[in-house]
Amino acid sequence: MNPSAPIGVFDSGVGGLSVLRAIRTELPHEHLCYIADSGHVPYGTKTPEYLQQRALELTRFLLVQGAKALVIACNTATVAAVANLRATFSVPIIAVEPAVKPAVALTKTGIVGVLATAATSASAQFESLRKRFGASVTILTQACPQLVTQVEAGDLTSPMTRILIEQYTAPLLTAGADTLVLGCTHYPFLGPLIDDVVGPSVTIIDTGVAVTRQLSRVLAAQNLLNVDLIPGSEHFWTSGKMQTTQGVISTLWGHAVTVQRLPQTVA
Ligand SMILES: N[C@@H](CCC(=O)O)C(=O)O
Repeated sequence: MNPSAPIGVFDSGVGGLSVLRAIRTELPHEHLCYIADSGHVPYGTKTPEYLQQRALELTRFLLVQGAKALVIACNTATVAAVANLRATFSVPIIAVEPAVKPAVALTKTGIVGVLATAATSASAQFESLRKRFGASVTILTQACPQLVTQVEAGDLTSPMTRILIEQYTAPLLTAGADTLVLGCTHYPFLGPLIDDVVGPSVTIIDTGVAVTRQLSRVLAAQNLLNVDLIPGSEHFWTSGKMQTTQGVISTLWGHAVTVQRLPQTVA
């Protein structure tokens, strides 16, 4: 595999851009291909079979683009599909999972709140994280489906978004959680607002940087880091509404970008 080939990244929508921006910061020379599967969002309410099928189709498309590695920038797709993808494809596959371990190490009240989709919280993988790292603390989960909708609409700061965050975090804070894990890649875009709502005594943990370090390690171990010194490029595709998604991706990415439609066979 050619080290100057791109890295393929996908999510149910624009949320995985929170991972993509961490990759861009850590690996400035890598070329990146990103799919926002916004035509199929939310993943959080879909069956594992549906998500496995989607993940196969999106991965095949990214491999056709020449991807040398794949990042599943979605916790929900990870729990449903990572094992199947690893069994099917030979490229390195890096995936996100809620950062339960660092949260357990940080909590002082012994109560950790995990914001994640219902599918992620109900998964066997999450149960296994809970068993491995959470034996000495209480781990509470909270699904926040409407926050995914707000981020997909590019609404990161409105009073409505704030009210939703207040409603979703209130039960966790009342129970004494002092550490909140952002277990869905859409939520880091709401990090500043979540921070403002929960206040300075609550620590918020994101996984974007940890995933990027893992990606970096895996690429280095396989001699796949791009050694070209020119800045890496980004290419974006979506299965969602073109104009809306292009606008939201540009806002979240920080400057205007071109987004292409996924071919009909994949969309
Ligand atoms: N990006 C989300 C998926 C949100 C959704 O589509 O429900 C995750 O990391 O789980």
